Amino acid sequence: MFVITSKEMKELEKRTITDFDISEEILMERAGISVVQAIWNEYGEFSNKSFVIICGSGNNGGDGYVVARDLLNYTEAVRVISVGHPTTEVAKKNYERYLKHGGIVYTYSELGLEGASKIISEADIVVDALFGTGLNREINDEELTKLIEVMNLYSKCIVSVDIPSGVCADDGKIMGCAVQADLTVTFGLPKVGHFLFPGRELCGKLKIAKIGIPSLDMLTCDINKELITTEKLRLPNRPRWSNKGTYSQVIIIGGSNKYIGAPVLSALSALRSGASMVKVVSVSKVCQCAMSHDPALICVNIGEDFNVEKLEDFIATVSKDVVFVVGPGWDTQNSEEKLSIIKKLLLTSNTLIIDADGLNVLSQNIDLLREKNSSKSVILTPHPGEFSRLTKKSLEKVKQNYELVHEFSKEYGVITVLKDATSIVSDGKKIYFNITGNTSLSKAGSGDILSGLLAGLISQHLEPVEAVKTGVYVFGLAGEMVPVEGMNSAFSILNYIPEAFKRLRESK
Ligand SMILES: NC(=O)C1=CN([C@@H]2O[C@H](COP(=O)(O)OP(=O)(O)OC[C@H]3O[C@@H](n4cnc5c(N)ncnc54)[C@H](O)[C@@H]3O)[C@@H](O)[C@H]2O)[C@@H](O)CC1
Ligand SMILES: Nc1ncnc2c1ncn2[C@@H]1O[C@H](COP(=O)(O)OP(=O)(O)O)[C@@H](O)[C@H]1O
Ligand SMILES: [K+]
Repeated sequence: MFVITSKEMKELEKRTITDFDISEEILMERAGISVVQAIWNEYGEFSNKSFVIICGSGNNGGDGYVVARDLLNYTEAVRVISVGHPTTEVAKKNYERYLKHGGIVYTYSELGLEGASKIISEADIVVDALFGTGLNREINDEELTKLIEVMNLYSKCIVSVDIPSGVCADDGKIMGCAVQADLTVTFGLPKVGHFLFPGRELCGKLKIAKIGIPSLDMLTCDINKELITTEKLRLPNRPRWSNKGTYSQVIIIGGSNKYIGAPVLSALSALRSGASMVKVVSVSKVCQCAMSHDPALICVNIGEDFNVEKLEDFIATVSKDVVFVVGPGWDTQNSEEKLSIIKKLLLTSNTLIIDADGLNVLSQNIDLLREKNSSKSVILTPHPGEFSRLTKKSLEKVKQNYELVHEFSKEYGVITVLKDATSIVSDGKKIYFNITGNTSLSKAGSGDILSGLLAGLISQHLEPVEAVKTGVYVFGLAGEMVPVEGMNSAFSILNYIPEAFKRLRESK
């Protein structure tokens, strides 16, 4: 499903109006009606319910007046609190239509905070039509801030029109203060702010209503942002006649005397995801740990520490279709040697996933990425801390920064997965958002499982970007399958990976 910014929404609206002769009025009418329908579907019939609609002065408020007018068809218990007189023609028209239908409007300035609080606390459903995608500056007006606080404090249930007021549609951030909705009904396509935190949480349940905007193909509009959903995901093809040589090997290079388990988690995850042969290249202790967990793993024991010559000899022996993962549990000691190993790996034509300390080592000389073979696929899987080191920008600047993920991937010719509660993937052309998963994944070691999972998929010949999309989605599903959220070790996620694949296959 495509995901858009407020600017892109404006463009789609403009083209719908000019090229398809669907007026702004029709769009607003359908938007308002779709909110009423969504409320009905979610909360049941209206005859025993009371409503208050909080309308701002823009078109979000305009939608609110349509909602109010339509609700009058079902119940008399409808009130509007207007926060500023409508400023756009189409909002004014709907304000007047609502009045003509006998609608009641209180103005916030006359009611004051106390009056507004009373009306809000008495209503069964509060419809938030204060600000939508047109919010373009921080809400710093004291009266408005107080109103939003009162809505959050006293409402029994809040339905936000388009987006919770105060949430920025382009990055999900709170612009001063914001409404916490139970249900959000957005129009046409979801906005980025619906999927990035805190916006994602403030939406409550999200519904996407069709309001008559033609398809992107018809509008000849190119949108480069997508939500990862099951329909378009690819799964590996495992022909009945295949044998272990049909698939590529996965080789995990990582681990240290300090972090023994991480590369083992990666390796086990690759097997659970369908890899047919997984090797662990590491120090003695890691090899012992790997063997004790699964004797089917193949270990290449490099002794007490990593050394570029030894690795170089090993790399020279592997076939071109091997998938490398470098970094889990590697530690950053002896980093010059490790940087040289990364350089050697970048010069091969093999697909390479760089994770964890591999990324921390790489951040000492990110320009190494420019030396890679141009046709080679390199996947980086940083969490925000690692991405901050890679980009030399503050954590605050990189977190959920989908534009930066896009630019970075384009600049270095890599696929980047910025892992977080909403993960962001880019291959430098498109941007994908993944929203599966929960805090069962917020565990030391869970990133190692993801890198192994991605390698497992690539070893079964999925295109790297397809493998990454499927991988992050399935990994999230596996986290959601933990019986009690958060009461688990990352190790236990491994057990849910096959089941998560099964669920994805069945849902397609
Ligand atoms: N774009 C479209 O295709 C459609 C848009 N519709 C509605 O139109 C909305 C967008 O309408 P608008 O662009 O009029 O914008 P909004 O109604 O979201 O808000 C803009 C108004 O709020 C003011 N404002 C912005 N930030 C403020 C702040 N921090 N403090 C105080 N005032 C502030 C602006 O000056 C303006 O008057 C959408 O969210 C949606 O609800 C729908 O009618 C359906 C179609
Ligand atoms: N609240 C959450 N919701 C969804 N996914 C999460 C959440 N917390 C963590 N994750 C996922 O778990 C993984 C954690 O990876 P990472 O931080 O690298 O762990 P580690 O370094 O300990 O192995 C990432 O894929 C991230 O997207
Ligand atoms: K709103």
